[in-house]
Order: sequence, then structure tokens, then C-alpha cells
Amino acid sequence: MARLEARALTVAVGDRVLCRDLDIAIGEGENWAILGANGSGKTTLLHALAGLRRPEGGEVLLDGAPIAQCPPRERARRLGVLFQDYDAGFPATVLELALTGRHPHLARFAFEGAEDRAAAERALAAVGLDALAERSIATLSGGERRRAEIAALLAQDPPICLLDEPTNHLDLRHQGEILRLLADRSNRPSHANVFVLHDVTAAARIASHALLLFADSAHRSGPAAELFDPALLERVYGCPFERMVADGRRFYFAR
Ligand SMILES: Nc1ncnc2c1ncn2[C@@H]1O[C@H](COP(=O)(O)OP(=O)(O)OP(=O)(O)O)[C@@H](O)[C@H]1O
Repeated sequence: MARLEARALTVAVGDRVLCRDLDIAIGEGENWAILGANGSGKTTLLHALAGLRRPEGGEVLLDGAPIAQCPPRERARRLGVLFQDYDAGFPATVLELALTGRHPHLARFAFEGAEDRAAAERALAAVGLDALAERSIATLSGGERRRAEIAALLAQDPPICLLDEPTNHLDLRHQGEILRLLADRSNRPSHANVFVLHDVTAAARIASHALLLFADSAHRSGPAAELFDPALLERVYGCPFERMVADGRRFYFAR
């Protein structure tokens, strides 16, 4: 059974349909990449897939049941979202931000315990921020802050992650390491990821499947091997694409 499924999903903003009649089934072990030009609707669709936005048509199923009917805490144990822009909304240290990921796992009105703290510290170590645990998030650089947000998601440890441009603000080393860290989570039983990415080469490196959003609210989805195709990418971004292969890896360039 698919872990997360869209059935005849239509997402619109005002009068503008961003995606019409989308059918996708995201299964265990899969890494999906959503590619689309600026403003094509990637973030809006991701929020609909997360159950954070009511779609204009169709439905989203989490483990076979309508996501809209899944209680929020239960949903947050099974599915986590890394937002494109995030504001904790309160002054916090890096460790406190990571600990927010544990909230869905706490009993009602309970405080975090030693296990939660250990999970948050492991998450900070995984993104290389353990030395900054006691720093205020207000003092972090853009890339450090992005890694702290990712640490909160790792501490939450949901089997399904929806990640909106996770490599934003990261330097090249951290882009590679963090993307690999997140993608490798799909090797764990019952896990799957959906990435919104602008870097087509990076997406091709980690994706098993892709969803391409075209300008006319059309889309195409399927195995990555079929969809990372220069002609299709040209239709996505409105400019010619070249694919080069070096050391067995594919690289994509917009011309
Ligand atoms: N609340 C809103 N009111 C009006 N328009 C909106 C609203 N939210 C989103 N939009 C529009 O919907 C379209 C899709 O936005 P969305 O953020 O989903 O695009 P995106 O593909 O994620 O873009 P980007 O690559 O720039 O992050 C955009 O044209 C945006 O301006």
C-alpha cells in the first residue's frame, strides 16, 4: 500500500489552477522530487500533500485513509514537513528548536525527557550543529539555521518527510551531505521522502521518482529514469536543457 497518495488532486490559488487531477502513490523506499518553475505551485502542492491545505478537488490519503481525518499529533508522528521558510515564533536555543520535533511524541502536557533530549542531540550532531546547541537561533547564519530546522525534523523522526527546498542557504559540502542524509532515510522500513528542489542535478542524484509541474497546470509523474529528460525539463522551465554524463553521474545544465 502507498504511504502517501494523491487521488485526482486539484490545487488552485484563487482562479489559477496549479495542478489538476494529480494521481500519485508514494511508496516505501521511494524518494520523490517535485520540479517546477518559480510560482508553478510546488510549495502549495506540498502543503496539500501534508494535509495543511484543503485541496480544490480530490483527496490525499495517508496510509490509505484520508489525511484530513488523521488527528494532528498522529499525523505529525507519521509525516513531517520542512517548510521553505520557518519562523519558530519564539526566542529559542538551537537545542530547544530541535526539541520541538519531539512534541508529537510527548504525552499531553508532558515535558521533554532524557530520551527526547538525546534524540535532539543526535539530530544536531547529524547536521553538524552539536557545538552550537546552546546558541540562540537568532544568532545563526542562514545555513546554520537551515540545518537547525532540519535537526528538528530529524528529531521528530517521521517515516514520511515532505521537504521544501531543504538545501536552501547550504554551502556545497552541506548540500551534498544533508541531501544524502535525508534521502538515505528512505532505506529504513516504511520510510519515504518528497523533495522540492531547484537543483536538477541534485534531484537526479537522489530521486527514484519525479513529479514535473508544467506551466499550463499540466503535470507528469513517474520513475525518475523517464522524467529527467532534457525535452521534458525544457517544458518545465521554459529553456533548453543539456545533460552530460561524467564518472557515471548525470549533470543537467540550463542553456
Ligand atoms: N495566498 C496567496 N495569494 C495569492 N497568490 C498566491 C498565494 N499563495 C501562493 N500564491 C501564488 O501561487 C503560485 C504558486 O506558489 P508556490 O509558492 O506554490 O510556487 P512554487 O512553485 O513553490 O514557487 P518557488 O519556486 O518560487 O518557491 C505563485 O504564483 C504564488 O504567487
